Amino acid sequence: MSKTLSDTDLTTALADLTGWAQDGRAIHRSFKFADFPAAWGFMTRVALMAEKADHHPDWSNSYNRVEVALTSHDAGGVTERDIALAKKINAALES
Ligand SMILES: C[C@H](O)[C@H](O)[C@H]1CNC2=NC(N)=NC(=O)C2=N1
Repeated sequence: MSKTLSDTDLTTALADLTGWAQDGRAIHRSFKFADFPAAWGFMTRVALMAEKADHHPDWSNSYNRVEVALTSHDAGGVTERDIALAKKINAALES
C-alpha cells in the first residue's frame, strides 16, 4: 500500500494535471465527448489501463459525459497511484 500524498505534494501534482481537482479524499475530473460512442470508447481505453495497473476509477457515465474520481481505497486517500492513473487518463484523451 502506498502512502497518501501531503496537501503540498497533492497541490504540486495537481498543478501539472490538466482538468483535475481535489474532491475530499479523491481527485476528480469531468469529461465531455461528442456523443455516447466517443465517451464509451474513452471508458474502454481507461478500463483496460486501470486493470493493467490494478488501480480502478470510481466513475459514472451519462450519454456523452464521464465523471471520474480517483482515490486509493486501501490507503484512504490520494496516492501516487492516483496521480499516475490521472496522467494516463489525460493521455488517453489524445488517443
Ligand atoms: C484486490 C485488489 O488488488 C485491490 O482491491 C485493488 C484493486 N483496485 C483498486 N483501485 C483503487 N482505486 N484503490 C484500491 O485500493 C484498489 N485496490
